Amino acid sequence: MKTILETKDLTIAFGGHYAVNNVSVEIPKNQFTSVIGPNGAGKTTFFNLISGQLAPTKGRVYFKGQNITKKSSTQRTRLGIGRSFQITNVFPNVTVLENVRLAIQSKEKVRFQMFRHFKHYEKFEADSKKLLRLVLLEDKMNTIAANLSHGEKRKLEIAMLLALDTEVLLLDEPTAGMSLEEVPAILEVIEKIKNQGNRTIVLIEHKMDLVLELSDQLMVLYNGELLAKGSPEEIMANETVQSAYIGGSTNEQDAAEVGSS
Ligand SMILES: Nc1ncnc2c1ncn2[C@@H]1O[C@H](COP(=O)(O)OP(=O)(O)OP(=O)(O)O)[C@@H](O)[C@H]1O
Repeated sequence: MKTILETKDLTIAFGGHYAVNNVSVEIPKNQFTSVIGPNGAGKTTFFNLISGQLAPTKGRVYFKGQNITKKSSTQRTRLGIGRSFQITNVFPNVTVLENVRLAIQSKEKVRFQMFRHFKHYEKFEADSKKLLRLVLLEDKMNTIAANLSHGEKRKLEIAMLLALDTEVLLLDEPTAGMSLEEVPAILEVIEKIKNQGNRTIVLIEHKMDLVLELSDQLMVLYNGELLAKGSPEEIMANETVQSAYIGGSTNEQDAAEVGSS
């Protein structure tokens, strides 16, 4: 299987604390990889190192074989690595449709004059509607973004990320802050994107049971280190992983969540 993203000995220390420590992984192209681990395991820091928000103390990041360790986050987005929070700049006072259209426009780098051309406008609008259908937000396209529920805002965020048309989607806990009723809809959206088969999805999730079925592979971080990597079956059968989550976790919620699906 072709590797699209790779980390080698990726390490970052804050003071004396290693938040990510010697993590070497290969992320296969067009596959669904979940990064799981208890609170404070280093998941978000790992994402920050891949997307360029943080520079590593040691180690490298490769995209399609190219060493991108020194590239800025903007350069990485242009290369094809999109991260959900980079576009949380949802404009609250315009409609859902307008938000997606503006995101498409920013990708196309269309100048104002060109944008005024009706044919362009129509194409952007049609593409925006297609994305809103994919994220199950079509019925809210004329709603002012500020009036969306939290779950709907996360869907809009995903639509805007898709509008950038990046090959890799880094999704940082897309279910965070959602009510229980909102979770299935966002998972359905993510599954639909996965089933299109043309994107590499890397998703951080704290609750292992939410992503087991969706994932082609899982990587487990614990105390900044890569504890295990493998298929959902391999991870479920891995005793070290189970004890890290259940036995070793200081967070009672973690223990309750594992296997609760
Ligand atoms: N900028 C920073 N300065 C100092 N320490 C940091 C910084 N960012 C993260 N850390 C520490 O690094 C460790 C890993 O944090 P990180 O947020 O990556 O974990 P996580 O697995 O994403 O946790 P959660 O599931 O709670 O979001 C934690 O101990 C955290 O306190």
